[in-house]
Amino acid sequence: MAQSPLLETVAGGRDATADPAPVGAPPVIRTKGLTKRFAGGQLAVDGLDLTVPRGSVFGFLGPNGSGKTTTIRMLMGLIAPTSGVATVLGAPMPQSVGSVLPRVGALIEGPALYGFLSGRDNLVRYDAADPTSDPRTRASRVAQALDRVGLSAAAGKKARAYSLGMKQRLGLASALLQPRELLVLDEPTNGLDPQGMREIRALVRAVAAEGTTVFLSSHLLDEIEQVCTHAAVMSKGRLVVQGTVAELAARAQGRLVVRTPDTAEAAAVLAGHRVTDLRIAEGRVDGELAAADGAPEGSAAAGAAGGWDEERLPRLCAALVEAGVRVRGFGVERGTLEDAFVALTGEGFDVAG
Ligand SMILES: Nc1ncnc2c1ncn2[C@@H]1O[C@H](COP(=O)(O)OP(=O)(O)OP(=O)(O)O)[C@@H](O)[C@H]1O
Repeated sequence: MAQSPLLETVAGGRDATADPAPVGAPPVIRTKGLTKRFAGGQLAVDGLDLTVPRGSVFGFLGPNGSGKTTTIRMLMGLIAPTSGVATVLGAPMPQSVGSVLPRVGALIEGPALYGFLSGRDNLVRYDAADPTSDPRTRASRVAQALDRVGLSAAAGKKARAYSLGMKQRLGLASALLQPRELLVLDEPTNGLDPQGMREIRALVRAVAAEGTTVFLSSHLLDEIEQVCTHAAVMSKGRLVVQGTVAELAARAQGRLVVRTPDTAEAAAVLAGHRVTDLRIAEGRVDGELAAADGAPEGSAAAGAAGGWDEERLPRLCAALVEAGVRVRGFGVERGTLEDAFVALTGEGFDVAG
């Protein structure tokens, strides 16, 4: 994916599989100074300026307690902000809940399901409670939504017999009973096994490919990288950064890892080749490929994301071998969310739970 400028406000980072939104299309979500202080004095969201481009799959990333759910609840008009403004689909929230929410599919804090009803009957009941839905098309829309999430075969089963992944998919089906301009999902893969996660992600991609903007919260960088075009990172109620995922990922990747019994020698060689932030552990040295070694300043090589070009890794490996380091493993390890977060904030990322 091409690099795009940080803090961009129009859909520029969308991948080639979907139509880009028109440049300059008004954002689907915009907040200015959005703040929530709870009655107990807890400042959950602090001066948030968020811009979600139309057509994006927007990842809202941050550790537990960073204010993601509180933000989503304000966006959906479930709670009022203490100060600041939020507009969703061009209208102020919470003042416009009546006109905005019918255009939004939302899955917040897990689906509310009746265990004694079948999956199908849960959707029928949910749809019947929506004053904007057409009862004449209900049965076909329910069937379509079940098909969409792969639950047609299990539609007659009681929801309490569903696995967590099936419940989550049923929740998504409820958000997809009508065409939506915006889908808001709070930690949609939380608690799912890898297969369940893959299914939800595939569904998110499919919905996005049809032109629905998707806003999803997560504490998993992997997830954001796999499905999102844009992301914002939250920490302690504040926005740390927002932009395209390509930009965010570039900050998180690029740690060189060398596995060797000769750690001190390896570290010395790497230090001589401008590998920085070296960390030595048992049988392993890793470091930041922050600046290209010997590449002229401003050259393509020096400017490559993460500071390394294609030739740099073979060069580093050869230098290690020439210095007599017994190289047992050599490569660039993808950064974790923690690396990204630490790089962005200088703080640790405490993912509880
Ligand atoms: N109703 C409430 N009253 C008081 N404090 C609250 C309330 N809801 C949330 N908080 C606090 O606000 C902060 C942000 O919580 P929030 O749930 O928005 O974070 P989050 O990023 O969604 O985390 P999680 O992934 O755990 O839901 C936390 O410190 C939380 O304890």
